[in-house]
Amino acid sequence: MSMRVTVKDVGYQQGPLTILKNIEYTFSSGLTYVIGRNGAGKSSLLKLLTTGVVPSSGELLYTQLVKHPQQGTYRRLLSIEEVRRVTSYLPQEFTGYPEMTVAQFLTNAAIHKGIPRARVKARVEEMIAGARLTEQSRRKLSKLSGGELQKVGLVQAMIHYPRLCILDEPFEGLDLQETLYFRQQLQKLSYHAVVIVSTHQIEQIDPLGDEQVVVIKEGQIGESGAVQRIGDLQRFFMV
Ligand SMILES: Nc1ncnc2c1ncn2[C@@H]1O[C@H](COP(=O)(O)OP(=O)(O)OP(=O)(O)O)[C@@H](O)[C@H]1O
Repeated sequence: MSMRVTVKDVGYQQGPLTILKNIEYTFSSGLTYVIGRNGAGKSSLLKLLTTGVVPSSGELLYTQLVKHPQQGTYRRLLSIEEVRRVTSYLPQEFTGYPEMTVAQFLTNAAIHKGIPRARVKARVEEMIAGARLTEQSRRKLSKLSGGELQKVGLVQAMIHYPRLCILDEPFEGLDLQETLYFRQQLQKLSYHAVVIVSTHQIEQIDPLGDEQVVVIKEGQIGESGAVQRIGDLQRFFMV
């Protein structure tokens, strides 16, 4: 069930302020980085993609590839409810439930996100170990360091194999080894999912990777394409 998000001439205003305009792009299976300077509009675009906020103009269409024995293969338009069921989101300021422990929070997330009960414990343990959170698993979220909390946020966004995974600055606060681990996990997830990651840490994007890049500049898409084709990303941050 390959998913696709088509953004059609989307604009987003807050009062008199134009935050995004003429956004036209199709997000397909795979990992797409949304990059741009501070204030360019990355977070706003991600929030629109989560369906959490609605565009001021234009539309976002979410479709899924369906194989039908009689009608053949076609793209079916998903309802908002269907989209939300298969979407996960890591906001820029992730807090979770501060009074829950890491294990409680992730167990709760796994259950709510539809992992079959019998598989919840194993999946939570696997993710905690992979993220190197075993020592912190009985600690409350309110007692974690920024980087530890960020890892919990990342794990909750990936735990149920979402079809659409939207992450706002997910590598913030992580060390190099942790970044590499989560980047690899996101790459694996992206074989079967649309994974969209905003970042200003462009040095963490593999210049030889297969990922796509969308450059946001002053609320518009400046350039987009495969990382290898776009080449030096640093130039988008020069004056
Ligand atoms: N609710 C809002 N009301 C007014 N202005 C807003 C609102 N949300 C965002 N903005 C403004 O819109 C612009 C884009 O913000 P956004 O957070 O999308 O950018 P960003 O690229 O994610 O930036 P950063 O990397 O600093 O988080 C900024 O100038 C911001 O101040």
